[in-house]
Amino acid sequence: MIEVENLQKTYHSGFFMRPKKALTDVTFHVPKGVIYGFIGPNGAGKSTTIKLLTGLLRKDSGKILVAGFEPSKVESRKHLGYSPEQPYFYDYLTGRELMRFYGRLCGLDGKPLEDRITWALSLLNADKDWIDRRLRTYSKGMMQRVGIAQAILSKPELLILDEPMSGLDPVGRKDVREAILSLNKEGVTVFYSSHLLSDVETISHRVAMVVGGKIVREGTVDDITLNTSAEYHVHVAADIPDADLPQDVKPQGTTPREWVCKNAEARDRFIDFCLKSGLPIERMEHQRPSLEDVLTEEIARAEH
Ligand SMILES: Nc1ncnc2c1ncn2[C@@H]1O[C@H](COP(=O)(O)OP(=O)(O)OP(=O)(O)O)[C@@H](O)[C@H]1O
Repeated sequence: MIEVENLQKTYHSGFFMRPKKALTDVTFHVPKGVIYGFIGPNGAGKSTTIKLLTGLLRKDSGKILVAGFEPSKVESRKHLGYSPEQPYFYDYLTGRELMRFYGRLCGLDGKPLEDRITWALSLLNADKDWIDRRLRTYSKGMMQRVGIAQAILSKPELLILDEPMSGLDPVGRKDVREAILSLNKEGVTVFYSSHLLSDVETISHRVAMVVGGKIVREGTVDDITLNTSAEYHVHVAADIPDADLPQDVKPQGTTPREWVCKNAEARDRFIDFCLKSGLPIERMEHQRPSLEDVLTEEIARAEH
């Protein structure tokens, strides 16, 4: 559904400003029918990539195909729904009037238009009293829901959402997660960026991690987290003086009897040490890293 290869983009903002390389090498493919999470720290290049996909910016080099077409071609946007990070709408309209405006742009009218609006609003849990209030009175979360609801009005095959969960409370985030899952069940491919990694971990079929304008990890959440060094937590029913500890083993916070082994070698050394010292091992947990752990590791790597 989306093919991006060796994408590069530099911003040339002002006469005296140095050019800013926002994307140095971005390659990823989004298969049809998946939920694809795009994650990375602030300034990594997520919004730039999304603006390039939607044709709002022009690439310097590389390949982009959206539904088989370059983003400069109108065909690439025929089956696309898009909600930007900070949607800007005419704020003297009410939410419902805004939906009617966008619905008409998609060629809907009369009862089919009203039915479609009802469907989109209820999917985003936005069929509330406030939908008939002017947008200028909306909270960030209300605006976010309306932004996503307008993006799905045309029943697109591909939905691109820039930070759809930002500004939402836990209930709002759950509503958006459920809306994404429900649309995906109906066959919609969803590409979205997010800082909320626990949400990304829960709903994404695949994830790309961008750091410093480059894709550093890509794959399923399992691919990404299982290929990263895991920690082992060993619980020992005795106190151990710090000085005796083997390499790469440290206590877990202030818990005196839980020991964190950084990798499998450290775990084996520690178990060997406990057995030789007659220290009773109660249990051991294998802690798989989260996406947040992996991203933190990648950011640290990029900074060195
Ligand atoms: N219009 C612009 N002119 C100059 N530099 C820009 C412009 N837009 C973005 N940049 C720079 O390009 C880089 C990538 O920005 P981008 O907005 O794509 O990051 P992001 O990953 O979406 O960040 P965030 O998570 O904070 O939204 C940043 O260094 C940013 O400062």
